[in-house]
Amino acid sequence: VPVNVPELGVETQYPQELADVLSRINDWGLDTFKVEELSDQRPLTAITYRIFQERELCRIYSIEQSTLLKYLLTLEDHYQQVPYHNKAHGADVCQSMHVLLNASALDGVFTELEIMSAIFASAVHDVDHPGVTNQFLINTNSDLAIMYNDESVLENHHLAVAFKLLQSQERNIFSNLTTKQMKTLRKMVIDMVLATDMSKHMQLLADLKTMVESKKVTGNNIIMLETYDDRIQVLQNMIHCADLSNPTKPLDIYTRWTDRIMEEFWRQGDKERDLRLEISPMCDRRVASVEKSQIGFIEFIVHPLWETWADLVYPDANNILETLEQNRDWYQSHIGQENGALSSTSTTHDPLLNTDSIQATNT
Ligand SMILES: COc1ccc(C2=NN(C3CCN(c4nc(N)nc5sccc45)CC3)C(=O)[C@@H]3CC=CC[C@H]23)cc1OC
Ligand SMILES: [Mg+2]
Repeated sequence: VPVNVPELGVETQYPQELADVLSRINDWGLDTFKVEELSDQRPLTAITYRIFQERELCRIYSIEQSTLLKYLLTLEDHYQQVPYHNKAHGADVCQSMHVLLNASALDGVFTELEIMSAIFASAVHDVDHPGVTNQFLINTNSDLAIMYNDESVLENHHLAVAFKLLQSQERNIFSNLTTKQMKTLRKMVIDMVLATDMSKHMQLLADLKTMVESKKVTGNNIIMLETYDDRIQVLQNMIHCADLSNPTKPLDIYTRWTDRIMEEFWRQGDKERDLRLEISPMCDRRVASVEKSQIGFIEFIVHPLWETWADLVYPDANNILETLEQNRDWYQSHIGQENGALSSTSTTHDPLLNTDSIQATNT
C-alpha cells in the first residue's frame, strides 16, 4: 500500500522556496546550504530524493518511495554533527556527482545500475564521519583503526554503516534488484567510496592521465569504456572530483565550505595539542593561514585533478575549471587580509561553526 509521502520528500514550512532551490538540481551552483535551511536540516534526504525522482530510479528498480525516504532519513541521521563532514557535505557530493554524470561526453556511457551506484555511493560516502582524519584515528589507537588495521579506516567504516542500514526490510531500497544486480552494485559502491581516501589520490590521478592520453571516443566524441576496470576508474575519479569540488563552486558557496573544513581541522588540532601529539598540517588555529591552505590545496591537488578531468570530458568541464582558476586568484589576492578570521564572504554566521564565540587568531 503506497504510504503518502511529502511532495519533496521532507516536511518544510517553505514548500515553494524549497521547490525553487531544488529546481536547480542539475546545476553546478545549487546552494546546498539553502536546501539545508529550507528542508528543516534534511539536505541529504531532500537532494537525494529529488535526484532519484529526476532519474526515475524508483520506477526502474521498483523502489517504494516510503522505503527510499526511510533509508535516506536514517542515513542522514547517521551523519555526525561535525563542522564539515556532515550531512550537508554528503548532500553536496551527491548532487555534484549527479551533475558530473550528465556530461555530454558520458552520454549513454553508463548503465542505470552504474548511475544508481554512483548516486548511492556519493550519498553514503562519509556517513558517521567523526570529524578527524585517518591519521588521527591511527595515531590515537582508536577502535576504528584497530577494526580496519589502519587501512582506509574511515572509508571502510562509511561503507559498513551504509550497508548495515540496508539490512532492515523497511529500509532496503534494493530489495527488488536481482542477486546479480545487487552483487554488481555492492562492488561498485565499495570501489567508489574506497577511492575517496586521499591516500589513493596520486594513483587515481596517474591512471586518469594515462586514460586521457589513450582516450578512445566514438564519432560524436563520446568516451568508450570497454572493461570494468576502465568504467570503475572513471566512476572513482568522478566521486573523487565531487569530493574535491568545493573550490570549483561559486565563490560565496566555496568560502562557506572553507570555513567549515578549517573549523573541523582546527578542532582536531585542539585535540592533538591536548594529547601532546604533533599538530597535523592546517590544523593549528594559532598559526592558520586559511588562504595559503586553499592555494596549496588547489595548486597541488584540486587543479591537477580537475584539469585532467576537464581533458577527459572536453569541453564539458571548461566552465568549472574557469571558476576554479578565478577562485584560486581570489584567495591569492586575499592572502593575510582576513587576519585569520573565518574567510567566509557571506555575513551569515554558520551555527555549526558558532563563529560568534570562536575568534580564530592569527599570530
Ligand atoms: C574547502 O577546502 C577543503 C576541503 C576539503 C579538504 C580535504 N582535505 N583532505 C586532505 C587533503 C590533502 N592535505 C594536505 N596535507 C598536506 N600535508 N599538505 C597539503 S598541500 C595541499 C593539501 C595538503 C591533507 C588533508 C582530506 O583528506 C579531506 C577528506 C577527503 C577529501 C578532501 C578533504 C581540504 C580543504 O582545504 C584544505
Ligand atoms: Mg571521506
